[in-house]
Amino acid sequence: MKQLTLHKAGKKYSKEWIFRDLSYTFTVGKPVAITGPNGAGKSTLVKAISGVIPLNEGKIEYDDLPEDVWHKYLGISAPYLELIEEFTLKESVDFHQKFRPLISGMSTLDFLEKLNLEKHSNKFIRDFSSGMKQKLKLGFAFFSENEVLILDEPTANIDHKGYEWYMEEVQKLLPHKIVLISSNEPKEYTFCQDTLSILDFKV
Ligand SMILES: Nc1ncnc2c1ncn2[C@@H]1O[C@H](COP(=O)(O)OP(=O)(O)OP(=O)(O)O)[C@@H](O)[C@H]1O
Repeated sequence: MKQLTLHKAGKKYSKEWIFRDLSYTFTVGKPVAITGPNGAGKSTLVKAISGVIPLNEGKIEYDDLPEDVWHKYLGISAPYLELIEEFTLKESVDFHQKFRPLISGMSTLDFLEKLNLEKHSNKFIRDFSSGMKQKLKLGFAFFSENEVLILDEPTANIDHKGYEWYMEEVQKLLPHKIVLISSNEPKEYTFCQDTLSILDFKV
């Protein structure tokens, strides 16, 4: 997939437009930071781009792919995506692979080692710290087959070592994917030369 395009996109809740008349093209190799203060509409925009919520105006195009296959191209890490608390880590990774394969040649053990979580493979997700959960969400997005990476608040809850891991891994993927980072924390998108500020698309 080469391009993801918004044409005059608009989303409102009751009478309030969260964004309107938003036209933008995201391309492979040009990561974009979606910025704006708390409540501006960053998550609303990435949910619309992910096909999770509908637009009120305009349209979104993933090359010329039909909407019902978009999800196959997406890797998403976001605060509102829940992990299954009743699974152990290993069960979680096995379950994930039933609908989304890990990148070619990566085994479950390789995945756990890549996240430095192999010691915790039999621990229940409900007993994970918030930083461990965040790392697992990022890992699923980074190391699964996908072409569009949407990262909403990617380094929330993770420590300095986790941040360095994030920066190293995400930058390896930039040349190959369409990458969107929704954030109000500049250090998590230092590699983005382009910024889409939601406040520019208020009515
Ligand atoms: N389901 C909903 N129904 C009504 N209003 C909503 C809904 N979801 C979000 N909103 C409103 O849309 C606006 C944008 O919220 P959103 O979560 O997209 O902001 P954000 O920029 O991601 O904020 P933050 O930086 O705090 O995560 C807020 O005013 C929020 O209350």
